[in-house]
Amino acid sequence: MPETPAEWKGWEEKRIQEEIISKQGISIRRRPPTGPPTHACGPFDFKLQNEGNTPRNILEEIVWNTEREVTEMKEKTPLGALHKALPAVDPPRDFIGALKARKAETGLPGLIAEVKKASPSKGVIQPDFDPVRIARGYERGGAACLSGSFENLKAIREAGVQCPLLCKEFIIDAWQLYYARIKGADAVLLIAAVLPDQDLLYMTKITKALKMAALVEVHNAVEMDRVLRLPGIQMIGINNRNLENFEVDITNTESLLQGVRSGIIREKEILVVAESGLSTPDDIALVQNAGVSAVLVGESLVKQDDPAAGIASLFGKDVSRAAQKNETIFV
Ligand SMILES: O=P(O)(O)OC[C@@H](O)[C@@H](O)c1c[nH]c2ccccc12
Repeated sequence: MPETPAEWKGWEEKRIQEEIISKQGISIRRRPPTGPPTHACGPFDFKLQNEGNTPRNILEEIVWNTEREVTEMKEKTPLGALHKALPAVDPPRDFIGALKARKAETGLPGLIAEVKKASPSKGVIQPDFDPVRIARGYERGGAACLSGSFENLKAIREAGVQCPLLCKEFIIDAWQLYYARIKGADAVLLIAAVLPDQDLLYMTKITKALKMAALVEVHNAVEMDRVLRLPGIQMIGINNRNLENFEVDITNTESLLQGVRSGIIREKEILVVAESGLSTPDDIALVQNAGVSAVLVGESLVKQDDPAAGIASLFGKDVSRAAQKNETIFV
């Protein structure tokens, strides 16, 4: 128990914070991977392996590692340096506009195609990984937008790819939003399972100030209802993958769009994106009928050697811009 007034104050603040987090259904604790201090015990120091310093699930482990990485990155490139670099970066592209435009052209959900070599659940998916080759293939195949990590975004943009880019990193600190923009991001992913309402609000504001779009990701009803209550949300991603155990259920999209929620979404003109586990035209039809305007697809595309052909088999038809042009000529 706390003893001094300062300890009491810290204890009280932590308790309030924990209460907010549990009310919002957030199961991720923000604690550095070093855990609690070591205990002095005779000639040895030891760390207790307990609830406090052992991550309880995969997402928590990722977030703890991210905290450490971000601390290091911030030391190397402080916020002031990012601010200075901002004016030299190409202005952001219209991420939401590109998704809507592709949907209007093809009659199918706009595609955000993910450039990734590996996933936390499956390990390496594409051993012959060349982010620029894959990004060019996606663009040729008809993707509206692309998604990738900090490392890949810059290379993709510098190679002349035109599609708007989503930064798909675990964002836990506003510093990462500036860094994403410097790397050429036009949109960022904000995960409701990691960020309490206050952080979501603050980060969506900064994202807007940087003229980027925010894809706010939810994976259960509690998170969906939290996000629907927040002002200023333009795009929601429904993840079919449970980030605590990585199980995929593509009917999650449909379940979370039932009842009053679809009315609120329509009223607020929120664009909904179905994420994860999609690989066939039937999967696409399922989420489209549930009401989504866009899909975020990684693994099923990236594991194929020809990414453009992968997109055609995902949708069951050629959705490339070239095919679209031909159709208009022949109509
Ligand atoms: O590779 P898939 O099953 O098509 O999924 C893509 C994307 O939805 C997934 O990578 C993703 C979306 N949000 C996340 C958060 C953490 C880890 C992974 C994700």
